[in-house]
Amino acid sequence: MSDVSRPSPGAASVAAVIPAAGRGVRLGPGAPKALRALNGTPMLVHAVRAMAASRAVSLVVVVAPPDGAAEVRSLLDAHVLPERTDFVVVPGGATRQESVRLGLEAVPAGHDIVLVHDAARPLVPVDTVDAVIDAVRAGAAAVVPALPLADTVKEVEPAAAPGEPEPVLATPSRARLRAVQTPQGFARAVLARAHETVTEDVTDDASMVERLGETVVVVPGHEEAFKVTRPLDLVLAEAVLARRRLNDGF
Ligand SMILES: Nc1ccn([C@@H]2O[C@H](COP(=O)(O)OP(=O)(O)OP(=O)(O)O)[C@@H](O)[C@H]2O)c(=O)n1
Ligand SMILES: C[C@](O)(CO)[C@H](O)COP(=O)(O)O
Repeated sequence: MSDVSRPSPGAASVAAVIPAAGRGVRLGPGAPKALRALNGTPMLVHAVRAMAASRAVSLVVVVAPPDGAAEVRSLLDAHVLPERTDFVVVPGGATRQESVRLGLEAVPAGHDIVLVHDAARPLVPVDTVDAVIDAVRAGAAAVVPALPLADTVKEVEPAAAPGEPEPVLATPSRARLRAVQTPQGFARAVLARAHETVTEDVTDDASMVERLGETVVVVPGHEEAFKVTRPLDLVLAEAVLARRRLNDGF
């Protein structure tokens, strides 16, 4: 379905919404995931810098844990961030979807392209961010970065009780599957309509747009845009940062 009222995104100003209100249960006990350190710097600050590294991004809206907006504001004020970018902090909600909606509501008029980027993907390279923006500017309503899968995937009947074996139902062709990352980029009007319309709980914003009947397109993702979910991901993230420091010569 096309939206005739959608503004031409060619030169549109870009805002990035960063949902950062999750607890990080799968990472284990500790501070909210986005506030945990990677090489001494909070994961959220890495993610904010990753969005602000794109010269197209003029506003970053950080969606903080519901009771943590003041702490997150202080955290941003205590770190060096690009002066050409504005930073806004709002409290988040109980689900990622609700947090994104609250962040989107804080984006002022005039930003006709919106990126949604997990704080939990702190190391996405700027070239990936710019590739997503370029595809929206070229006219796509919704753009996701994604990678082919390394593993074969099985559809199963979920175990009736923990530890029970799970019968395999099917093996979808891997050639047609992609593992989706963020930032996901949207014509703002389309994303806003998706969040007003879709009430089912889904795991990413692009699937809400799919439910509107809009086309979502994929651009190449990047290995370093992986999501910090479990403890081993912290080890990988710190190794990536160490390699970057070596490559940068300091
Ligand atoms: N109520 C929530 C839940 C999640 N998120 C954000 O959504 C992103 C992706 O979610 P995920 O990696 O699942 O983070 P958590 O919900 O924190 O992880 P877990 O499920 O292990 O608790 C994260 O940046 C997280 O902070 C959010 O803003 N608000
Ligand atoms: C948005 C996302 O990162 C795309 O892969 C993912 O769906 C988030 O999932 P989570 O369970 O909230 O970590």
